[in-house]
Amino acid sequence: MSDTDPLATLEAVIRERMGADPDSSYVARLHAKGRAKIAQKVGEEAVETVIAAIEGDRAALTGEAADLIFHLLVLLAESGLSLDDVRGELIRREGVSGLEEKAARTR
Ligand SMILES: N=c1c2ncn([C@@H]3O[C@H](COP(=O)(O)OP(=O)(O)OP(=O)(O)O)[C@@H](O)[C@H]3O)c2ncn1[C@@H]1O[C@H](COP(=O)(O)O)[C@@H](O)[C@H]1O
Repeated sequence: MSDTDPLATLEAVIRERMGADPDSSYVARLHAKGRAKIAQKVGEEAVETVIAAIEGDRAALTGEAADLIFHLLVLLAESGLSLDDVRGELIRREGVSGLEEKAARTR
């Protein structure tokens, strides 16, 4: 497996393609349709992911999860947010739950 983070690479490509020609780029076409349409695509991909999981179809789940993550990255970029914002929130929660565990131990 490569050392480069594929999510970070994809995020950078998405940012670049948002300004590309819609005739040659799916991301540019999504960008032209606007945030509400992109959010709707995230919803559709989430439903397809859930269906694949319930059916126990691991190959379909892998593909749908990739579609979901891709469209979520486009939605974040369209909203002026990045993976770093999400990482920051996850790290903040880790800190909060760590503090909660520490508090519970001292009670
Ligand atoms: N990772 C992806 C990726 N995952 C899914 N998709 C597209 O997402 C779409 C989802 O399929 P659907 O049938 O649900 O949607 P659709 O019928 O094509 O479109 P709608 O009319 O429903 O909006 C397909 O067209 C897929 O090609 C992706 N399109 C692009 N990328 C990557 O994004 C980068 C930029 O791509 P371009 O913008 O095309 O240069 C490249 O690195 C690509 O590999």
